[in-house]
Amino acid sequence: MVGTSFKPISSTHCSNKSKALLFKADDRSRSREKGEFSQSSKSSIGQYSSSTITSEESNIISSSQIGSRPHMSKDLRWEAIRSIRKQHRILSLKHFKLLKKLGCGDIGTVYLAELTGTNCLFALKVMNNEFLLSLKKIPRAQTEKEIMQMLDHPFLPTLYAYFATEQLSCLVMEYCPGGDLHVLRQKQPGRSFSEHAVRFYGAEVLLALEYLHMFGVVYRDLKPENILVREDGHIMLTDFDLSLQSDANPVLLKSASPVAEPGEKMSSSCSESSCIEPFCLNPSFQVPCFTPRLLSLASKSRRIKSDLATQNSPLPQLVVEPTSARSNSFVGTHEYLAPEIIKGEGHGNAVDWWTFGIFLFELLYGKTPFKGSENDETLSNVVSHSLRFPSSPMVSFHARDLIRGLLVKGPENRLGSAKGAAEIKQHPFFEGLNWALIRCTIPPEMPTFCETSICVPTPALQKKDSSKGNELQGTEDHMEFDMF
Ligand SMILES: Nc1ncnc2c1ncn2[C@@H]1O[C@H](COP(=O)(O)OP(=O)(O)OP(=O)(O)O)[C@@H](O)[C@H]1O
Repeated sequence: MVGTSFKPISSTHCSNKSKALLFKADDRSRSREKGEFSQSSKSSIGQYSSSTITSEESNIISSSQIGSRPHMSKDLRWEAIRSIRKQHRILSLKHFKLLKKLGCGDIGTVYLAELTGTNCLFALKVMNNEFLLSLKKIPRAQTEKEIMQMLDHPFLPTLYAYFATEQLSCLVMEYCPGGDLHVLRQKQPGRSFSEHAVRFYGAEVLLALEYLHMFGVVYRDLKPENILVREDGHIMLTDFDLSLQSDANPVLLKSASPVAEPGEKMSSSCSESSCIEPFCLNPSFQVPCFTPRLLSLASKSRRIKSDLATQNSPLPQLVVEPTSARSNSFVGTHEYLAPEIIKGEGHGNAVDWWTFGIFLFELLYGKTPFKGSENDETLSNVVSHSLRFPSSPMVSFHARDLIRGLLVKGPENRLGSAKGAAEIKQHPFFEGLNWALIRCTIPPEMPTFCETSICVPTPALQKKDSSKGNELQGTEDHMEFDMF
């Protein structure tokens, strides 16, 4: 490994130019330009604190939060982190050995890192506070951290820890070794996926988006580059710094009992009999798999559930997703931007259904539908060009019909905008798909390149000799990394 020392990550290490070079060099990702210009006095990334991230607020995700991640509760990485914390009181950068630079984003650099002496691998996102502050990117970093702290879903990353010093802020995340869907698409014959594969990846992404929406999060940056492939071939949706956190309330569409009226605001649920999502009120399908931390909603939900259990009436129909969330910010990636974002009309969660349409189109055809020769042309095409499907490859009617429904220019008429993901799940393209068990189905492809071993912490979690190899050197106040 080439060992070029550099000081804590600075703007020069993350400039667009160096980023582009970096991506070109390792061919891991494509650099698509992003827009992020606030068009209103309101923040582009929703609610956040503008305060600097300091060591005071730093710490690892608390054990109570750990306990609320049922799907990862057997994960040895938690134990490894807990053990280091027990020994050293706090977890910090010096406990990690940086093995490889995975990439550099707008707000930080991500490394493959081993928790020293544990064989446990993590993706470590390191952000320079001064750089964030000078480019007004602290809100983005804050949003990403806040959203990641809430997540407990098989298709979303686990945040194991967060810590910060005066100079650096670090997210310790689940590492995903299989590359991203953009790179994987390039390897397909004709550079496009089969419909079978698109159905699989599309369904997993849809579940991840639905889950985010239930937390009031509008993702806003869907593209193949942000979908990583896990060791087992299932997906992980990453990158939440452009997301919008909203406080929109769930809405009751259809009453289950004479008491509740249509349009009445109440706690969340959905009407799908096979729904495995949080707050699902169907007593026979309640799967305690995901437990979002919206406790007041959860307890209300439990109350309603028991009320329902005593009735033998049809289930209520609720929309738990923030269909009323609004933002006026110009965020996203040009080819993926929804018309309402480009026109600055204000947008809500329907932008995720637009991007979902572009995403399915790109996976199936190997290109996006409105791309122009310049970014401006792309934007103008999105707003004014009608959707056209290439004649090859051959794509089924159902797939095209779904994309057509998603790529409706007016968000109010777009598939998903009224009832959220449930509407999209019911489309014939997904017919016969077992949503509840998709995480157990065999993925269309297993990653060929797999660097990880299963995380097995050594019994004593001993610290290795840091004088060898490409270890992270120094104390936290003066950190140097090896550049690859
Ligand atoms: N958990 C992870 N496992 C493996 N690779 C990851 C992980 N998280 C990020 N990466 C990789 O690290 C690189 C940088 O990621 P990062 O999220 O910082 O930037 P980005 O995707 O370019 O987005 P943005 O600029 O909006 O932050 C990307 O190439 C990404 O694929």
